[in-house]
Amino acid sequence: MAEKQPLNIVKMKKMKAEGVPLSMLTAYDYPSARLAEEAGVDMILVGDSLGNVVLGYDSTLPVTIDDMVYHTRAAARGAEHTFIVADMPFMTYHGGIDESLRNVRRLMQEGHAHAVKMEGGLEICGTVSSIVSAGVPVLGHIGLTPQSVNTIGGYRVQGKDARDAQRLMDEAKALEKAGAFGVVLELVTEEVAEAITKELSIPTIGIGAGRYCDGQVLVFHDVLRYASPYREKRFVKTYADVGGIIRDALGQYVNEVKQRAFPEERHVFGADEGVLESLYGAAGKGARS
Ligand SMILES: Nc1nc(=O)c2c([nH]1)NC[C@@H]1CN(c3ccc(C(=O)N[C@@H](CCC(=O)O)C(=O)O)cc3)CN21
Ligand SMILES: CC(C)C(=O)C(=O)O
Ligand SMILES: [Mg+2]
Repeated sequence: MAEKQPLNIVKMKKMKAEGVPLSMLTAYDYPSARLAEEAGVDMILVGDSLGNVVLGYDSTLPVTIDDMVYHTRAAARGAEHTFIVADMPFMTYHGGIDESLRNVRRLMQEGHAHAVKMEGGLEICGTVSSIVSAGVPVLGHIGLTPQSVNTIGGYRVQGKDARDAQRLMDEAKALEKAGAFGVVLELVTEEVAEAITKELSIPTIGIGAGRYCDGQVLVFHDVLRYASPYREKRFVKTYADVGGIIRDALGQYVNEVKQRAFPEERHVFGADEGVLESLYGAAGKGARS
């Protein structure tokens, strides 16, 4: 029997044309990717947000290409039938085409990704075309681009005024022209995200970009309230308090160990009869009774 094939970029474009929404979720390792696949997500993003939610940094800037390769490969093992996009981390696609392609190759060949994502507008379009020419699908990412937090001056909503709206529209069109198969719109006003979505023939995938994008993406740990520092943000919806469930369960374990309530008889392994006698000999008989 034929195994279920991952989604591909041709089908995604068709889904946009037919008005079928695309669901994307981040995942960073075997269990999260496996659960995302079992839940039926269309695409998994191994985001550099792993810097925040998995590695405990306060931004995505410290994340390295080695971190991304390691986590992408783990996620790929958990979701063999799902289209996997890996984020290109900070400063790994700005040192020329050769260096960019070297890093893309690692995410594809060592990480087993199906595509890569890159933050930026007009300035990365040359790099995007080179990567697409090498046979690698590229997902664009504009709006709030967290790798540029220090030049943006904070995590701020983009596309409020006419000038900014035009800039975002120009960037989106340029990325489509450069060969991107889709564009993530992060923290973009709903009106501007809708206009971009209508203008492009490739899908837009929104995060904090309103109701009219072709797809939506959220961070795994935010959706599950799983020790995430972003869980209270306006654009996030929390579907379960998994963090609370884990904390309670771990607390019960600690208590039961302290109370000697765990392990119980059903958790232990017994030896053959007479083992104690042979261990302690006649002199030791009853030593442990
Ligand atoms: N856990 C997590 N979830 C994410 O969605 C996420 C990450 N990490 N790390 C990388 C980027 C950074 N992101 C961010 C970071 C901060 C805001 C934020 O402070 N938003 C404000 C709006 C600010 C404004 O009004 O201009 C908010 O209250 O939602 C939003 C997205 C989204 N990404
Ligand atoms: C927030 C999404 C789009 C992302 O880039 C990430 O998770 O790193
Ligand atoms: Mg990212």
